[in-house]
Amino acid sequence: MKEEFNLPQAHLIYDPDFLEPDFAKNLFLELYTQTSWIQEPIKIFGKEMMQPRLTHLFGERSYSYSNIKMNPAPFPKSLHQLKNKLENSTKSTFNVCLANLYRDGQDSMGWHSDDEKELGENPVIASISLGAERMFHLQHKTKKELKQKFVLAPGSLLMMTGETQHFWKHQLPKTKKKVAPRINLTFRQIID
Ligand SMILES: O=C(O)CCC(=O)C(=O)O
Ligand SMILES: [Fe+2]
Repeated sequence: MKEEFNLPQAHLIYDPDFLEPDFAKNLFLELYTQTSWIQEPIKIFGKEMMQPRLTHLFGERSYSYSNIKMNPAPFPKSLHQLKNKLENSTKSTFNVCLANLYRDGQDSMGWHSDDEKELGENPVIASISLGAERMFHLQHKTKKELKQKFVLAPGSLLMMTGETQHFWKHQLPKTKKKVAPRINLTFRQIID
């Protein structure tokens, strides 16, 4: 069942059953084993550290965020298929897919908004989850008491659209639980 979260100044749609379970499992295995995952350095409060996850960029454009410029590899057949399915069901177009691999509960992504200039004014972010379940947190940037937490299940699609990135930030927190690897795919449209 699709769920719409009723949050002010956000537009979020969560579909837990977007992908067939077998397709999701196979795609996880393919990407897990056949992607040249890399760990990028990031600067946090002026200190150079490694990102607590592995990443890879697929698509037609390079993409820059947090002082990292990622150069893409072409979409493999499976991701091309998934991109077509997403474009048909969301009526949007996407030219890159940022893949994140969270190896265990210590891998994470800190609070941020996907608000890079090259994503345009109100980006459509289509986020697919594969592998282990993880929690996802959202918080309003100024009304900090406004928060939302939910599980991202394997095979699910989370759409973040409209003005969401202006007013909200999100994170994929670490967990002390013993969790298997998770892959997240965020499809985005880079505008020249
Ligand atoms: O792993 C996730 O679900 C979140 C990824 C994310 O926020 C991003 O890539 O910008
Ligand atoms: Fe994000």
